[in-house]
Amino acid sequence: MSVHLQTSLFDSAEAAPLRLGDLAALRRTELSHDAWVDLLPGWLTGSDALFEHLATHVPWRAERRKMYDNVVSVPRLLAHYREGEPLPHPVLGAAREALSAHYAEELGEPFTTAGLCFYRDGRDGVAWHGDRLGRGNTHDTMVAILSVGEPRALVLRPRYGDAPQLRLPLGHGDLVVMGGSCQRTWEHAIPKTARGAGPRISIQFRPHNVG
Ligand SMILES: O=C(O)CCC(=O)C(=O)O
Ligand SMILES: [Fe+2]
Repeated sequence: MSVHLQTSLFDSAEAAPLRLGDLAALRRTELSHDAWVDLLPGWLTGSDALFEHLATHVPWRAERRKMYDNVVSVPRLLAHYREGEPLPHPVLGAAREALSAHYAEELGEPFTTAGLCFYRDGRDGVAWHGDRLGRGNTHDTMVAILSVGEPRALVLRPRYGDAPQLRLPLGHGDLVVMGGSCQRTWEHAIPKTARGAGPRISIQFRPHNVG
């Protein structure tokens, strides 16, 4: 598959090299129920080149799921890399290592798996959910998401109480980390949008048995 960004690396004579910034610049927003999000816009410099690489080289799967009596297409493309499986670009290995080192004390374990989602346009998205398939259902944990390509809004809302929603436009190398009780006390979504949206790929790093 070949998808081109509006600001493609081919527009500039010299593409910016891929470079990860310093995680010391992360800023935390505390949410209700001991949930939080850490944000670092532009963590990965030169991220458009990574978008192009992943769009082209990842073996994307189009999934279908049973919904009541129908089988419907999941509105995004997916790929998953288990613990120990080589990632589709070396900078993703470096990103995972940097995250594991930065959060070692607070998380108490490394990030091990990587899930990738490809939102081709505004018709793709993900509905409200928490990552509660594994320990996220019962324990505090973290999910770190690197976004490349055009920005899409990640929205968060509380499951309990009336704390205001959060809306984070993420793309072009931005990093967000959801932590504390976020997966069981808050929900997140990438809403579909009728306004034109360019392609975005998210890379989600999770610890062992968090899904
Ligand atoms: O694409 C994103 O940033 C969010 C993806 C997500 O929530 C998930 O795959 O669980
Ligand atoms: Fe999620």
